[in-house]
Amino acid sequence: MTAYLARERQVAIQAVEQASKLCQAVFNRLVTSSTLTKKDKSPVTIADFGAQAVVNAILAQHFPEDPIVGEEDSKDLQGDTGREMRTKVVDLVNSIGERTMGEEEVLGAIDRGQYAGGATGRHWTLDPIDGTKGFLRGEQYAVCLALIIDGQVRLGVLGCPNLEQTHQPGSDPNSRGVLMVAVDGQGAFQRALTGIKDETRIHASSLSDTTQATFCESVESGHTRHDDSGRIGELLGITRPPVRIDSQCKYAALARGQADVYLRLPTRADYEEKIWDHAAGNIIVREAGGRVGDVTGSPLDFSHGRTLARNRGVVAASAGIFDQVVAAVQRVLGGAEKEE
Ligand SMILES: Nc1ncnc2c1ncn2[C@@H]1O[C@H](COP(=O)(O)O)[C@@H](O)[C@H]1OP(=O)(O)O
Ligand SMILES: [Mg+2]
Ligand SMILES: [Mg+2]
Ligand SMILES: [Mg+2]
Repeated sequence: MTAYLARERQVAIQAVEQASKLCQAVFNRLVTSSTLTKKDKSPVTIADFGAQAVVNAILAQHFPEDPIVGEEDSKDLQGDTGREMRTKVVDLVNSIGERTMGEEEVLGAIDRGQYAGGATGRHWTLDPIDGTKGFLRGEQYAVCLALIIDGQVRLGVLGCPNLEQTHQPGSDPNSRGVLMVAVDGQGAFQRALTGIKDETRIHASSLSDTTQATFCESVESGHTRHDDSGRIGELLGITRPPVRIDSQCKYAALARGQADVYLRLPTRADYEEKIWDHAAGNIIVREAGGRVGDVTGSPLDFSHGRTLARNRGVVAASAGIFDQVVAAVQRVLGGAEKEE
């Protein structure tokens, strides 16, 4: 008997591996100290489009009926104004892929990601590069792919090209490149992104004392409220400094017990989190034994289209401290008063 979603798991891993390879190639070729000082974002934009084309083309080949909710679309690659970027993206995709794709095919693959999402049937969700700022700094970023069935995330894969490998006993701490994968009910695993791909099961920490906790949050103060997380940390008696990491690598850190809490506190009343920013990390943390919710502790609801329209912010933590963390978040954000 084949395991639930076995083929989907295998194809999703292949797609994320290929896209991660493309991103690393772009970083090595195009990101220089001069792109950084000039704040030139073009390398990450090219990699973003290229990675979405590669993943969507592989999904289309194996699961032609499945719609995709992808972050990017081909608008900026169209017409005369898009020509230069379009040529670079097509060349890039063809330098990595196993078969040659024409211009139309590359744009068509990117635009398979236009699906509106929703509560019924199955669809994939893709963030071709999550953590674009981390990518440009040479720090953490992730290629994130998940499968949602009837509104529930059932499969997630994270490709983390700059994440330290910790899966082999005695492995070189300088070796980077980790892939994490989880299928509903089957646990969460990590493996090397390239080379020997033996899988090792991962577990969130079993912490029950919040004073011993390490928390992680975004590097960007525009994406989360650093001042409020400091107050929440004080309430929980946390003394260790927060670990700031870009992208869904925060979920990866939690899933393998390197951090115990991930806080994403809304900076603006009108910001709706995108499903591709959380779906893969969500199932990986849950299958590793952790818990994920919004600032009220309610589970994230992936059935409302392209955004998490019914949720505000994200709180993820080891199961033993999740309720205490949510209570502290509520005290600091004022939710407790509103409920009285
Ligand atoms: N105001 C915001 N609040 C929360 N997340 C945001 C906000 N603006 C952008 N993002 C998203 O945060 C993600 C990066 O998160 P992190 O800071 O944890 O690395 C990106 O996917 C980015 O979306 P986008 O890709 O549209 O720029
Ligand atoms: Mg993102
Ligand atoms: Mg992105
Ligand atoms: Mg983006």
